[in-house]
Amino acid sequence: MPLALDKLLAGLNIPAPAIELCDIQLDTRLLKPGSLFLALKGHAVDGRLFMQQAEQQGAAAILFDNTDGFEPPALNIPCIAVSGLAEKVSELAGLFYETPAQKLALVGVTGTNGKSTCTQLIANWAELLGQRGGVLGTLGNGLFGQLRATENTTGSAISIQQELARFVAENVDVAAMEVSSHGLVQHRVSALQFAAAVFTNLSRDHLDYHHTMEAYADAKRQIFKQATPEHCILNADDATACTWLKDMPQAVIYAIDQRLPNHPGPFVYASDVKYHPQGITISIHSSWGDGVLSAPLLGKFNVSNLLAALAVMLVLQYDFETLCQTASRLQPVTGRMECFGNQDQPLVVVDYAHTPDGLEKALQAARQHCHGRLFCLFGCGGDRDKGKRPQMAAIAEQWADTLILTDDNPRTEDPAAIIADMCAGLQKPERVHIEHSRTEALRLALAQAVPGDIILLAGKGHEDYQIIGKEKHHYSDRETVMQLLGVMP
Ligand SMILES: CC(=O)N[C@H]1[C@@H](OP(=O)(O)OP(=O)(O)OC[C@H]2O[C@@H](n3ccc(=O)[nH]c3=O)[C@H](O)[C@@H]2O)O[C@H](CO)[C@@H](O)[C@@H]1O[C@H](C)C(=O)N[C@@H](C)C(=O)N[C@H](CCC(=O)O)C(=O)O
Ligand SMILES: Nc1ncnc2c1ncn2[C@@H]1O[C@H](COP(=O)(O)OP(=O)(O)OP(=O)(O)O)[C@@H](O)[C@H]1O
Ligand SMILES: N[C@H](CCC[C@H](N)C(=O)O)C(=O)O
Ligand SMILES: [Mg+2]
Repeated sequence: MPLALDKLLAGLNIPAPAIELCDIQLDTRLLKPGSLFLALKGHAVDGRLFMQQAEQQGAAAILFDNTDGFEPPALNIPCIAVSGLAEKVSELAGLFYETPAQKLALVGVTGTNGKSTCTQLIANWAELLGQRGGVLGTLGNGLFGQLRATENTTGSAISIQQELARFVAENVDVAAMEVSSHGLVQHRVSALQFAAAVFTNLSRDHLDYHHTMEAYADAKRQIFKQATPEHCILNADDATACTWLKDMPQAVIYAIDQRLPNHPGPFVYASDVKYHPQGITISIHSSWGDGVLSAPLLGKFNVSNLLAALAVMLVLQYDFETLCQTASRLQPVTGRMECFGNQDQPLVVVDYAHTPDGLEKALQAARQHCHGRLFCLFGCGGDRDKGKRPQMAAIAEQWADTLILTDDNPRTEDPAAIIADMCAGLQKPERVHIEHSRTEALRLALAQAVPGDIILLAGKGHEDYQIIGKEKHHYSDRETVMQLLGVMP
């Protein structure tokens, strides 16, 4: 770096003048003098309408998409038409940043649920094995444990290459990235050479964008088709994955309590799963060997996430025995079934479940580990879907022994009215405790709970605020739990 325009476009067989470029940008709001501006038609606005503005801001040159016959304005800097430009941004940015994906082991994880968890587990495991692990995803981008917040789960085609180049400079060995369905259909990862690509599962989500489940599934499947990954890893417990596997005999599969005798490719199977208060213990039967591993994670869905991460580490050629031994030192993901408390205390679990389905899964997961009473403490957000309030209360009443309703970002609504909406879903409203302050609600639960009990604190996860009216007040379930228990996570 810096790379001249002619060299950059030579890769696409497009002749261009030798102009030095300081960077590449999709957005005039990020443009610097000397940038190459890529003008694309977007979902909300047509980026080609900003070409004049880009020139005024000092852009060195512009590439614009002319697939639809767009006529550019007359400008005094080079403006080069590129058909299908959106599909080429990943490749162009890759060339500009010297194909960073090839200088580390890049792992892409897609699926409706489990992306953040799997990517964090992969980077965490790499660190435990003395390597450097990086993460790109919902909780941020950066070295494991040092994430910088991001707007999207999957960044733009340019920012991904830029982040990967940063990882290369930081000597990252394994970069685990969440790949959203939006990212796939918008070609944000199209030129990335994945060492391994994982599909976790498919369930209803994002239909506002994809319209049908078929289109949503096709979007996810692109991860295996765009730039063919070296290793494809699929969850054989997922019905959609099973339909794809018929055409993917070489794929690595993982599954819990079932075997797919007709699949010829490598496998990682879990059996004899034990759910105990500190986590899970699993027997592994795999193409790389058999063994037992324990991890401080809760719930069946985390067994699945752990298998996905294990399969990734195995295809990256990390040693099976060492992986089994180090699993016990993996960390739960911030605010996702995250456990607090020592053996003389009740276990407090902080989770981000904030939908009826999510809450039910989290309660089921907690129940699998609970030898005593299960407490559930949660609220519903104000100025958000009111229909879920009675449903979530009904689910919590069904699964928990003791239910405490509290506030969760009431925003501009009356907190008492939100709780009244929730109570409408209860069979026995007289049995529920209502305590608007989350801190006091947790104090109430802790006063009743004994070691062996589990208190599930749902809805806020990693959030560090409580929104009251239009104001954000600092509040964190994680900090409150640690303070009241007097422990570290
Ligand atoms: C609807 C959608 O997905 N939009 C994404 C898309 O933007 P776009 O290209 O359509 O942008 P646009 O706003 O129409 O603008 C068109 C062009 O004009 C440019 N522009 C615009 C304004 C200006 O002043 N100057 C300028 O140059 C823009 O940079 C853009 O190149 O491409 C951008 C770059 O990659 C994304 O940041 C942007 O994500 C928006 C912010 C978004 O909210 N996306 C969500 C739906 C999303 O992607 N979610 C997924 C999944 C999350 C999950 O699983 O829950 C994610 O990966 O985050
Ligand atoms: N493999 C899984 N299957 C089903 N549910 C899961 C799985 N893993 C996690 N979950 C549930 O989904 C929630 C979100 O998990 P996670 O953040 O790992 O998913 P994600 O795919 O990154 O989601 P997002 O779309 O928000 O990026 C967790 O709080 C948990 O309750
Ligand atoms: N980020 C999502 C989920 C937040 C969950 C819960 N904490 C709430 O505020 O409803 C939202 O704002 O809808
Ligand atoms: Mg995520």
